Amino acid sequence: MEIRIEGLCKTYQSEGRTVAALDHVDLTIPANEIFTLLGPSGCGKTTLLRCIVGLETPDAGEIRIGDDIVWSAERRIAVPTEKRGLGMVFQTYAIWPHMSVFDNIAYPLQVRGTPRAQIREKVARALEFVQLRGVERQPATRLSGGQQQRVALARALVAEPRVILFDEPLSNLDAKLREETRKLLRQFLGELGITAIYVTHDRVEALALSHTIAVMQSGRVIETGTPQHMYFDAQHRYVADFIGRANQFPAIVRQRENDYTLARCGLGTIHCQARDLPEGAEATLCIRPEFIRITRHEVGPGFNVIEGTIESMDFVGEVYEAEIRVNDERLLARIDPDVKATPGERVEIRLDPAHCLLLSA
Ligand SMILES: Nc1ncnc2c1ncn2[C@@H]1O[C@H](COP(=O)(O)OP(=O)(O)OP(=O)(O)O)[C@@H](O)[C@H]1O
Repeated sequence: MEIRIEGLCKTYQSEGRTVAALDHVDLTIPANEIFTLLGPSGCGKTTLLRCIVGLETPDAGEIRIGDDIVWSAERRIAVPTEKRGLGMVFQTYAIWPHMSVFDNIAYPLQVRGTPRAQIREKVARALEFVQLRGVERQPATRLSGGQQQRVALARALVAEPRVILFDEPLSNLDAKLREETRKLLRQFLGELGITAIYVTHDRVEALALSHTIAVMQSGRVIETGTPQHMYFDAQHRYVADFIGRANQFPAIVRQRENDYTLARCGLGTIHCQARDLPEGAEATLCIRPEFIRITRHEVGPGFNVIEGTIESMDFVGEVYEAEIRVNDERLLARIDPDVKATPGERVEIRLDPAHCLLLSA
């Protein structure tokens, strides 16, 4: 089910100030995708989710779910939450401690007055789906955090919603469980083929889970795209920075040269991925640490081969994180452990031109 949001605004009054939690948000959430709202605390993710669900009343704009307008300021439409056909999974599992796993999952069906035989069948299917068969008679609180979150997912699923919404559902789990549950969730949602809107401030979660990511800042959607687009080809400095670690330098755009756009910055004149920016424009050169390589003079003269001094090398597991000084700038690089380099050493490095991005300043 596609969701379309147009011109959505929501302000709050807080301590005498007006806060624009949503500032003219336009968004199309494609059917049957995992669509993630990503951004720092306070950027408006939860407010947007709550407006879609109907727990919050926007000031202006329109929300459509499939062909139905569920909220419109202009047309004075406000479909109540329970009629929007949505399921929700929250950060706190919101399961009832005094009920068994079965009763927790069955609850939305019981409320609707679904016949008991049908409830048993549907709950059994949901339990199977979230891989929790065999624990249905246990008190829900006896399960681990990850299992409790799967109970919450099963409860959302039995109601057969048109869209399922997640608000930071994994943030209470420890790192290992978070990763496992994330993988299961992706698998479940992929098999279900349901539209899912997922709110997180965790970029790794967003990259690993989503078909599409929308990055938000101060109540606005800054950029939308696939995880690969957002990581490798973001158009906005803010997005490139938020979605992963990036070296960023102020730069002035120079001429085009074959397949590249040249830019002058503190590192020198750098060949960058071609961008349609006028010569002389101010821009930001952005390069991720994994696209910087110590070459040891093996490549000969080529694009973007520059010299620098290693300032520090920190072993962080699979790679070293090196800080390299080039002129007055510092570059963060991820270096293979088999490349031997020591602090103080003068080295030759190459910046992969295909991954030198010029972002408009
Ligand atoms: N009920 C409220 N009253 C006043 N201000 C609010 C209210 N709800 C949200 N806000 C403000 O609106 C802005 C957006 O909040 P929102 O909770 O949507 O952000 P978020 O991106 O979900 O943040 P978090 O990740 O911390 O939940 C913030 O500045 C917040 O302080």
